[in-house]
Amino acid sequence: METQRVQAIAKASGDTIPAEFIRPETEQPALTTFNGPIPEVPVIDFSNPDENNLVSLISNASQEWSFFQIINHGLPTEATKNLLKVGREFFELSDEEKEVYAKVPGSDSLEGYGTKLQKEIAGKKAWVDYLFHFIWPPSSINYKFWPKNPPSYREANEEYAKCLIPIVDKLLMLLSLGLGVERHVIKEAVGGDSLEYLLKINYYPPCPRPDLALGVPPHTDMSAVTLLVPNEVQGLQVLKYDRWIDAKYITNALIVHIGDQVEILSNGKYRSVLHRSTVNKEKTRMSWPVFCSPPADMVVGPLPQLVTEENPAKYKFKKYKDYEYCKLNKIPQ
Ligand SMILES: O=C(O)CCC(=O)C(=O)O
Ligand SMILES: [Fe+2]
Repeated sequence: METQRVQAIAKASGDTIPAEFIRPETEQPALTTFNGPIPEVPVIDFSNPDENNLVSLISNASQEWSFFQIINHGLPTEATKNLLKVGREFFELSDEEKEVYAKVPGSDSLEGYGTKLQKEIAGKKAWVDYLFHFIWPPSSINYKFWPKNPPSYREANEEYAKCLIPIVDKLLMLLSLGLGVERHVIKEAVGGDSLEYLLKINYYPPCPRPDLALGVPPHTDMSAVTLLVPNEVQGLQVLKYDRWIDAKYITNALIVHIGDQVEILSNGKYRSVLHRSTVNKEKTRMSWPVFCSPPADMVVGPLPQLVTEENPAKYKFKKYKDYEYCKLNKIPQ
């Protein structure tokens, strides 16, 4: 039998949700979201012409938060608007039309339309459907997973990928300088121009009990870095000072997550960010993270420049595909 999508479950729900969507109390948003005065997630002006200053802002935010928003990043508003529009239109298609792109059961690839990613504790389910496919470089793209409808889907996604490249390059450059290594070092260590951009579209239908359910449960991204745009419905939270705090929605900002591969390369100086997403009672929330990750066979480990006798390597060297396999199957790294 076909897996039931959350979109269909949401349509059929009255004011309750099936038991498998009710999180344990330690995870329920109503009990665990912090709502008091707390420092705001850093917002960084990416057009700052003072490079040294920008390096220290990015480096501090990466060390203290592992998470920040960038503004004035140069991504054309039109490109983002179109990406969001075609993604939303895809999820508004009939179930049959969407199922054409379903993830191949049992395949190693993340690509395709689906409902479940990581194995979850106690069989709990996440209130989200998603679509995954590569958008860059061209050699990584499998158009089989790119919706043909709406017809402008392909053009909008290609344009967005192209606009994102200089921003990712600049970010990796600033992160390198923040570690005191040369500007090209992190990019090369994650594959250079073979760095892969995997787009995920998260679709969180309205949920009758947003106090009890979660969208994506707590996790760190296994990417090097993730750049995300949400729709206007707030829901992304990060763990800071042991509390879950909301990332405020800022129009036209790009949200940056430090992922596991940068944590490994930096030998722990930058940590990957623990985050989760909540859902909304009336509104559909959507988000478009792009996971920038090394190619499958690339071996990633702490940068030799950062490993000394006083600061020995804290992480193993591992092929990215092996890292991914362990992470998805909850096998200790
Ligand atoms: O929807 C969000 O804002 C976050 C989603 C996320 O963390 C993920 O898909 O990895
Ligand atoms: Fe994530």
